[in-house]
Amino acid sequence: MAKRTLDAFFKPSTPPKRPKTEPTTISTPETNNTPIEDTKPPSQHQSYPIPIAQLPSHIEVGLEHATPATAPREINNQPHLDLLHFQPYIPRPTANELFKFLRRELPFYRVQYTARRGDIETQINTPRWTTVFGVDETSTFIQQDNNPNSLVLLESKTKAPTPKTKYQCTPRPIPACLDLLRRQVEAANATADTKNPSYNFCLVNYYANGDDSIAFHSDDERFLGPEPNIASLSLGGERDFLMKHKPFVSGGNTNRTGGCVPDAAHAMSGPGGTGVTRASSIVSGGTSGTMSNPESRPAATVPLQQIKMSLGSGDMVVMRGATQSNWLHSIPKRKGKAGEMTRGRINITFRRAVIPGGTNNYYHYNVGSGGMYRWDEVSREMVLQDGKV
Ligand SMILES: O=C(O)CCC(=O)C(=O)O
Ligand SMILES: [Fe+2]
Repeated sequence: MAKRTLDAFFKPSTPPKRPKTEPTTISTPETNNTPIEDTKPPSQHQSYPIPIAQLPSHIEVGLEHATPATAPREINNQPHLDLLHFQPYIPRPTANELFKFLRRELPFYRVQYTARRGDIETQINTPRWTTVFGVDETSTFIQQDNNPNSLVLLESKTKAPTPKTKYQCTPRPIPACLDLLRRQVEAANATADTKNPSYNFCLVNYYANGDDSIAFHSDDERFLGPEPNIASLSLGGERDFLMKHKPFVSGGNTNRTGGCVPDAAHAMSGPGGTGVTRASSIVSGGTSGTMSNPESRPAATVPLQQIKMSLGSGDMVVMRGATQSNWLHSIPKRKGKAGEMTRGRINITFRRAVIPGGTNNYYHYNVGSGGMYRWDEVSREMVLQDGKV
C-alpha cells in the first residue's frame, strides 16, 4: 500500500450523513415526546464487579465520524523522542461527554501496595484513581455464542481454557465502550504511517483534582516488548504533561531498566513531589530522573531538556520507538488555588503486553485488592461500594 503523508491522511471532519443508530422517540406522558437515547445492553462478565454501560449513540456517532479531529503533529526534535500529538484526537464536546460517561460508568480503585527497596518496605498510596481491562497476548477472550457477553479466556495458541493458576489476578475483557476507542486509536496510528499497533490493554487513570498525579516514570517494562507504542488519550480537565530525558549513560543511553512503579519511586524520592519547573514549554531539566538507572550519569556535553505539554480534553499523545526507554513522563500535582479549581481528568493508555507478567502487574497496580469505588453524581466524588472488588 502506498505510504500516505500526514496531510493526505487528515481530512476535515464532516458531519455524519446518517447516524448508525437513530435515537428512538418514545412518547409517554413522562417523556413528553422528547427523544430518548437507545439503550444497548451493558457489557457484562463474571470478572466485572458491575455491568458496564455501552456508549450512548450520540457519543458513538461522534467518535465514528469525527476522529481524528485533527492531523497529528510529529514531535521528534530531541534525542530518542518520537511522539505523535493529536490536538485534539476527539472533538472537544464529544471528549467532554465521553469523560462524564466513563467517570460515571467505570469501576475505580484507590490502590495501596508495599514497595520494597533493599530492606526498606514502604506503603504506597497511589495518588489517583485507576482501573484496567485487558489480557496479554498469550491469552484471548473468545465469544462462545452470539452473545457478546459470553466471553471465555482461552490460551491464544491452543484455544484450551486458560488454567486458573496462570494468573495471580482475574483478567477482565475490554468493555464495548473502551473497545471502540481502542480499535479507532489503532486505526489512527496505522494511517499516520507508523507500524500498526494492536493494543490488548486499556489502563484508565482518574485525577480528581490537583492533588492527584503520576510521578516521573517510563513505561518500558519488559512485558511490553521492545520499543512499545503507547497511545495516551486525555479527557476532561486540562493538565500539564512533562517529559524529561533519562540521564545519559556514557556510550549511549541504551540500558533498559525494565520500567518501574511510578508512585513508589515518587514516594521514595521524598515528599517534595516531582520538583519540576513549569515556566515554559521547554526548559533545562534536572539531571536525574526518579527512575534512573543507577549506573547512569549525565554527560556534561549533552544538555538535558524538559518538555511541557498542556493536554486538553480529547488530546492524544502517542509515544513510540525509543521514547519509553529514554524519556520519563509525569503529570505533576497542581498546588494552591489552581489545584483546587482543577477539573477532573481521565487518561486512558492503550498498550500491548506480550507475557502473563504484564497482566499480573497491571491488575496488581491498577485494581489491587481493596474496595471498588463509583462516581456519585450527588456528592460529586468517588464512593466506596460496600462488598465489591
Ligand atoms: O495521565 C497521563 O497523561 C499519563 C498516565 C501515565 O503515564 C500512565 O498511566 O502510565
Ligand atoms: Fe506512563
